Amino acid sequence: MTIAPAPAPVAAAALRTPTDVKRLANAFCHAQLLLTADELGLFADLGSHSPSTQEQITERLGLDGRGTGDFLDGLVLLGLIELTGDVYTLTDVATETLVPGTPRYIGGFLRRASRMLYPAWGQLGAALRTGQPQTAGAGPDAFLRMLADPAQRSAYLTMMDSASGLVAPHLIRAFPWSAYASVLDVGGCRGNLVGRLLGAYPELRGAVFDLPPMAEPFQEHTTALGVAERATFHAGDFFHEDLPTANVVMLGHVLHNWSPEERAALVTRAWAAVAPGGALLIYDAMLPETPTDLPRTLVSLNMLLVTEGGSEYPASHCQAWLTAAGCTTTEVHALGSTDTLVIGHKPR
Ligand SMILES: C[S@@+](CC[C@H](N)C(=O)[O-])C[C@H]1O[C@@H](n2cnc3c(N)ncnc32)[C@H](O)[C@@H]1O
Repeated sequence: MTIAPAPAPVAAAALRTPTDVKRLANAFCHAQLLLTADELGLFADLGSHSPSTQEQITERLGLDGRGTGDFLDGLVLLGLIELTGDVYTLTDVATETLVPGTPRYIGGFLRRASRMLYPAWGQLGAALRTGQPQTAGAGPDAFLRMLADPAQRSAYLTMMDSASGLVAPHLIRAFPWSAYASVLDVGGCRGNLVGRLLGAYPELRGAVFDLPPMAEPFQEHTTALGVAERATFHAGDFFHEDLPTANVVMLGHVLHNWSPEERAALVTRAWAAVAPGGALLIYDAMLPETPTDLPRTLVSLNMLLVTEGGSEYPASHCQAWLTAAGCTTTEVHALGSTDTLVIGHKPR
């Protein structure tokens, strides 16, 4: 077994003075400047009307005008927009990630942070006292209920595309895909990741196993990505129905939604679907063995707040579930800075 090298610590800035602690207490203000600018449509607006004066922005966004100057100054100081003379433009990173329609757009993340996570974090104490999620949609059949509501479904699909779009370039590089004929993405949503893999590997065939309401978005999305002819959708419940066999089976951003017992069961089911000579690829924002990565610790607390039994977990736990399923050879790799990939190889 390969054990992942200890990652460099990713922590908040060192706290030394009372002012540092006060700044930390108000850190939510930084997030709200970004999330509110997105909700108001500022980044989309400046993406197509740049440069603009404060008066032009106030008018186009339908704002009152009171507070707009401070709001824009705050965004300048956060590095999201720039002020030159009396006109505002987007910074490079904002242009790249916050303007709808750009390849690295993360609007789905922002909507989830603003509408779901921000209110839920206000209930962190309740979650810690009760062990219960703090979002309206959590609980049994949470995914099915969310997918039945068109507005929630659309927001969820965009958010998942943001997540898999960030992982895709790393995953494409991290594994020798050309040595394999087929891939099955278990919980693969509307096929964004499979679509990107098929785009990079013209010989590869791909499939997604997901809940029945995902069938239509899958057809639409894989058609839009130009890979529909090599992509198949299998509808079902991955806890109760057998998974179709493939050379490579993936479980990405899936295990963290479930309790440790459910994760072990899913790994066993996914391992059974791997063809001889194939591999099972599992990725999540896995936790380092010692608490050295604040962003991943926060992702794990997100799972406390939005799921019944979920959390992030160390790669060693994932390797143990693979071993229990019958896998004897595992590898651990970093997948960019945000995710860890565990690979289990099946002998021929
Ligand atoms: C967090 S998303 C992961 C999406 C994608 N794999 C990624 O990396 O971004 C979890 C996916 O699991 C699917 N899912 C949840 N419960 C399921 C079940 N019981 N059977 C099949 N799919 C399920 C959801 O519909 C959703 O697409």
